[in-house]
Amino acid sequence: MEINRIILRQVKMELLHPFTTSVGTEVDKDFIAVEVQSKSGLSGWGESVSIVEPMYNEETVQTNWHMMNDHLIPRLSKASISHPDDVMDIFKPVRGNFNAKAAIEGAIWDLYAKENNVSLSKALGGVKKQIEVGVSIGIKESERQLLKQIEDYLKEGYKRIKVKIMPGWDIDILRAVRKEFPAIQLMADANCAYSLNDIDHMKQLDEFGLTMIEQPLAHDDIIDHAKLQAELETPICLDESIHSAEDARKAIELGSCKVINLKIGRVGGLTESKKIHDLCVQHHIPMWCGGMLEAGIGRAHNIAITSLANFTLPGDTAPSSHYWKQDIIDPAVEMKGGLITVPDAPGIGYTPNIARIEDLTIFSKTYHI
Ligand SMILES: O=C(O)CCC(=O)c1ccccc1C(=O)O
Ligand SMILES: [Mg+2]
Repeated sequence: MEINRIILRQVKMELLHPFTTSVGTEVDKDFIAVEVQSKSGLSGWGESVSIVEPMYNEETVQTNWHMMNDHLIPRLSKASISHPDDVMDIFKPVRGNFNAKAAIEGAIWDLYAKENNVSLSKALGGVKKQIEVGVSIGIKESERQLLKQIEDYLKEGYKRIKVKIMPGWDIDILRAVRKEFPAIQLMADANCAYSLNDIDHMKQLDEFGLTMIEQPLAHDDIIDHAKLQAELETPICLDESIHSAEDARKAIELGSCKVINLKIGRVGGLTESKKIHDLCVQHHIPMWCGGMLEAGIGRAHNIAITSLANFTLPGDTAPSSHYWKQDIIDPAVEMKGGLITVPDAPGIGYTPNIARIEDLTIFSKTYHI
């Protein structure tokens, strides 16, 4: 692969609806769209997923810029890449900053797939032609508002409902949801809001037949999750705690989780995502693709990785219209009957809308490497 140009564009988009979790409220997305070009004249695209405040992990769009500009692109310009798997080795000396790494690595995977005239899904070893879609619902102002939202989403066809919980918005809310919707595929995401001191409180979760409780404890823990899982019937799913295949191996070995939420940005890219997928196959751990309120480029990457066989649970991969008045790709991601069709066009399978992206770009920089 002969990459000769990289364009970073900082893009700001307003979410259709603010999204509240136990760590804060997202009103808009501020991210870096990465375009890598090669001498073939083709472009590959990636998207950084850091949220505005460093409350999910340590990254923000500012740290993304700094890492890409001062540490990652300089390394790329000195390296030769024959396959996208080479990128994580080139970035390895740089600690952490997985969102920044994944955005560049994802663009290179997209370019690689396009240069080989295959879909990104196929390049990754994907097997599914359609993926099941779940939806993540933020913390609402009232129980009534949440129940109405769930009713509307079920009518739209979503296969799974995920509700955000935190102390004070948890047991009573889940009890009300389960009373109203006794048979739906229901899960909860705590975003690290609890500790082992809450173990008796959390045991009540077993009353609701949840498919999983996502990340109940600290973002950097697997030990206490193993202790909690030993006390809960409800499967624990890890999100924030899993940054690599090594983290996944340790968590599985300790019994810290029975499900893994895979986020390409959290683990540094698609190559590591595939490693985690293959490890989970080996240990019979089901997976699903989490979301970070991505715009269309990031969403396209999520759809591609979700086409791999072990993504057996619906992910947070709602269509473009769930998040944006107008997305930055053509066509927008659409859902029919709770399913999204995996594109078979080369690369991510959606065309970045350059005019729309430029309209939303607040700063850009081009690198000739
Ligand atoms: O993209 C989506 O629809 C879900 C997004 C989501 O739940 C989320 C958004 C911001 C930070 C953390 C999380 C999470 O899954 O934990
Ligand atoms: Mg989560």
